[in-house]
Amino acid sequence: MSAERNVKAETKEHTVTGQIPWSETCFGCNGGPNEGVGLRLAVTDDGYVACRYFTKECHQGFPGFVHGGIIASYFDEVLWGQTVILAPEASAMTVEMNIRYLSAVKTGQEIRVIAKPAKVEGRHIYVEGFLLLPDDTVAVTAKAHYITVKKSNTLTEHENERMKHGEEPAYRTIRF
Ligand SMILES: CCCCCCCCCCCCCCCC(=O)SCCNC(=O)CCNC(=O)[C@H](O)C(C)(C)COP(=O)(O)OP(=O)(O)OC[C@H]1O[C@@H](n2cnc3c(N)ncnc32)[C@H](O)[C@@H]1OP(=O)(O)O
Repeated sequence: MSAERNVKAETKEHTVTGQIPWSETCFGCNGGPNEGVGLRLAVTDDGYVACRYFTKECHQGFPGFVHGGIIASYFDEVLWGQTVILAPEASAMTVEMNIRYLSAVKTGQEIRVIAKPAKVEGRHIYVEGFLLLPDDTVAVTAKAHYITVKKSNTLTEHENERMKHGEEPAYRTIRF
């Protein structure tokens, strides 16, 4: 994905085939009225993880714009979704993430955040993604590096119980 500013993505409709499980205790997936980001991650038939998301007023930094740290959270969550597809027997933690903020993201609008199919090398998973504004401008790009951790690790041993699995995706297609 280009690092140039004001580039519009060439988009097409992708079919949603499932949803990544989510956890009530995770800041990224928790959908509380204010504090949580509340992302729901769709899986597409061609191997992307993607979400449509309405940016929250309470997540602003500069007035009217989403805080950069919150945007980093969008990517940490959506890119992490690829690790669930690739390593369902494990859980993966972020060890590095690089973000390019190309255009400011307004609060109170629907954006799309997309994770491309990932590259795996042993325990290392590398994922790239991008954020689209409503007019298809590529506003942010990101690259992250995850390391798989066995589910017996004390960090993750209780998480399966807290994951939700049941919901149907809220939409059948997503354009990106
Ligand atoms: C469906 C199931 C769900 C279940 C669960 C649900 C939970 C509900 C949803 C949660 C969704 C969360 C989505 C957001 C994800 C986060 O926010 S994660 C939080 C931020 N990240 C961290 O705190 C990670 C900190 N790092 C660590 O704790 C440890 O490095 C790890 C990842 C546990 C690995 O430790 P370790 O197993 O002892 O392995 P270690 O030998 O240290 O390193 C392994 C490899 O990683 C490399 N490495 C480690 N750190 C780095 C680094 N910073 N840079 C580059 N390489 C590194 C090492 O060099 C080594 O490489 P190799 O020699 O194998 O080539």
